[in-house]
Amino acid sequence: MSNFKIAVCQMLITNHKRDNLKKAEAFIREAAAAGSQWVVLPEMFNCPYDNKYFPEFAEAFPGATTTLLSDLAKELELFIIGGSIPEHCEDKIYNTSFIFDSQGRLTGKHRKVHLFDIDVAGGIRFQESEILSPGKSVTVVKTPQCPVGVAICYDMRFPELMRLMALEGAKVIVIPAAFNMTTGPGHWELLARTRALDNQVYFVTASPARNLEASYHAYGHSMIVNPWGTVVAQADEKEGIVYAEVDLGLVEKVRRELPLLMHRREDIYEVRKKGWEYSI
Ligand SMILES: O=C(O)CCC(=O)C(=O)O
Repeated sequence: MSNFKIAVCQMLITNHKRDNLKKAEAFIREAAAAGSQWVVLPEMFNCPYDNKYFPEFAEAFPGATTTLLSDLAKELELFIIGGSIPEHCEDKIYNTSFIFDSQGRLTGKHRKVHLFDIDVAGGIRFQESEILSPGKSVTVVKTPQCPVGVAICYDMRFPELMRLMALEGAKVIVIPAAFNMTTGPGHWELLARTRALDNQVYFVTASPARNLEASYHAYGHSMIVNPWGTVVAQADEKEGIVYAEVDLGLVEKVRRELPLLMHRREDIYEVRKKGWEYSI
């Protein structure tokens, strides 16, 4: 199959986990009813994006959030890239995306590799590493349609990680994310289009909707960019679902006509994976 429909759920996230899960369920059901085969949720979709909430909202696997996603994936026969949640494992908390196939099986997991520690004068200071631990995986998951690379938000700023996913076969890269009002306006679309072009993939970003009552104001603008670098669908800052048709024939066409991946000069430079852990 070379065409399939992807839905990106730009949810408004509140301080109440139960409400966030109900919202995710409603959006997933709506996306399924609209004929989507893949559904993507935003970064930290069950929890406000704020260090002070991560320990309280964190869950070990399996937990209420991942069980809900698994059950919905099975019932609706969908592939779900479950945004991310604070994951509790041993004595650590990770920012983790759990990925379920259409039989409800956990088929992949990505723990955010690059923690978001920035301090922009007059803008935003955020230090994920005060609470979260980093993952170590390059995550590429098989699906019936094509391999998909999954990474989280700040990870998309690192072209080496994105390139490794393309080299491992990803034709689509999905990024649950939550950019903000300091970096979002200038960097979000530019980065998504650049990564799509670099790697000749569909590049899919899923943000929460902007909640002005929250401490962190997400940029929104979830988008789907095709391998030619064209934005094929984009939200504004409000809640809603963005849909696009993914045409894998276009990935092949662009890679054939403009063979960037083949033209790499590995005799001069190399991007390679070093220490890493299995993603599930
Ligand atoms: O890179 C950015 O500007 C935003 C990153 C971010 O918000 C995150 O990693 O959660």
